[in-house]
Amino acid sequence: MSNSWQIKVPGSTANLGPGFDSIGLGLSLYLTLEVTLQNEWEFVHIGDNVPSDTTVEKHLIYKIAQQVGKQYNASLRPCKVEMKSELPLARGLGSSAAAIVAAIELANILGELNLSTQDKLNISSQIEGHPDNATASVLGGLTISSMDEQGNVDTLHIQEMDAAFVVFIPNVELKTSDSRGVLPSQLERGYAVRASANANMLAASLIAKDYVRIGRYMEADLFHEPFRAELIPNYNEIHEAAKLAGAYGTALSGAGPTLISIIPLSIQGQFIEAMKKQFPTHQIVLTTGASAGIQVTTYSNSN
Ligand SMILES: Nc1ncnc2c1ncn2[C@@H]1O[C@H](COP(=O)(O)OP(=O)(O)O)[C@@H](O)[C@H]1O
Ligand SMILES: N[C@@H](CCOP(=O)(O)O)C(=O)O
Repeated sequence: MSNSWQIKVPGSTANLGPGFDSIGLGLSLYLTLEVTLQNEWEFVHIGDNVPSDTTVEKHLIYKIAQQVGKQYNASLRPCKVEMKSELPLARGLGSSAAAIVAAIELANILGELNLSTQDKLNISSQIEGHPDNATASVLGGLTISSMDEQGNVDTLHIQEMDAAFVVFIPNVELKTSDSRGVLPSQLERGYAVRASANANMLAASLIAKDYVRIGRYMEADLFHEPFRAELIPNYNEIHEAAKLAGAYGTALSGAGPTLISIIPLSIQGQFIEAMKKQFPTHQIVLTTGASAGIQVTTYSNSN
C-alpha cells in the first residue's frame, strides 16, 4: 500500500487580455506538494513563495481538502505536506488556483474519492469563481472555458503553443479580490459588444495559431485592463519596450500586477537581456506553456 505521493501543479496566466475569466494558459512554473501519511496533519513550507503561516486549520490547502472530502462524505487520512512553489503569491500567476487544484487532488488521494477530470475542473472553478486559471492548472496547455450558473464547466483544451512567454513580476503584491474591486459592475452595450468581439478574435487567433493577431488582440482588452492599468507598476512602459524588442504582444497576467509578453521562440535570449536592463526592479522570467496539468507520482511503501 502507498504512503507517500508527489502532487505537482502548474501555475497559470489568465485572460491573455480580453479572454476575461475564460482563457487560461498553464505555465512551466510549479507548486509541488510532497505528501506522507502520518498520525497528525502537518504543513512544512520550503523556500520562498509560500505563506509565512503554517497553522493547519487556517491553511488554504487543508481547508479546501477538508471541504471537498466533506462534499463526498469521505474522511481524509492525516498526513505531512511539504510544500514548495515557483509561483509568487498574489502576483497574477494563479497561485491560489494552483493551491486549490492541489488541495482537490490531495482530498482525492487521501479520501479515495475517484474524482474524474471533469469533477476536478468543476470543483476547482467553482471555488475560484472563474474557470480560467483552474482549468489551466488541471489540464496544462491553453484552456478556453465557460462555466454556467450551476458551476458546470465546459473547456476546450489546446495543447501546444509555438511561442515563449516572459513574465514581468513587480516587487509588490496585488490580491485578486482587490484588483476585481476596481472593475465596473455594468458595461454599456456598444462597449460590451466591442469587448466581446476582441475576445472572440483572440480565441480564434489562438486556435488558428496566428501569433501576430494573438499579440494584437492580447493588447485590445476592454473588459478589465483599462480599469486596472493604474494599479500596475510600469504598465505602459513595459508594453512599449516589449513591442520594440520584438514581442507579439503584452497583457496583464490574471488580475496583475505581473505583465506577460508572448514572444517568438527565436528572440528569447536577446529579449530577456534587453528587458532586464530596462526594468531592473522587476523579476523577469522566461517561461513556456506547461505541457501537462496535475501530475501525481505515487511512491510505494517498502515496509
Ligand atoms: N500554496 C499556497 N498555500 C496556501 N495558500 C496559498 C497558496 N498559494 C496561494 N495561497 C493563498 O492565495 C493568496 C493569493 O491569491 P490571489 O490573490 O488570488 O493571487 P494569485 O494571483 O497569486 O492567485 C495568497 O495570499 C494565499 O493566501
Ligand atoms: N480572470 C481573473 C483571473 C485572476 O487571476 P490571478 O492569477 O490574478 O488570480 C481576473 O482577471 O480577475
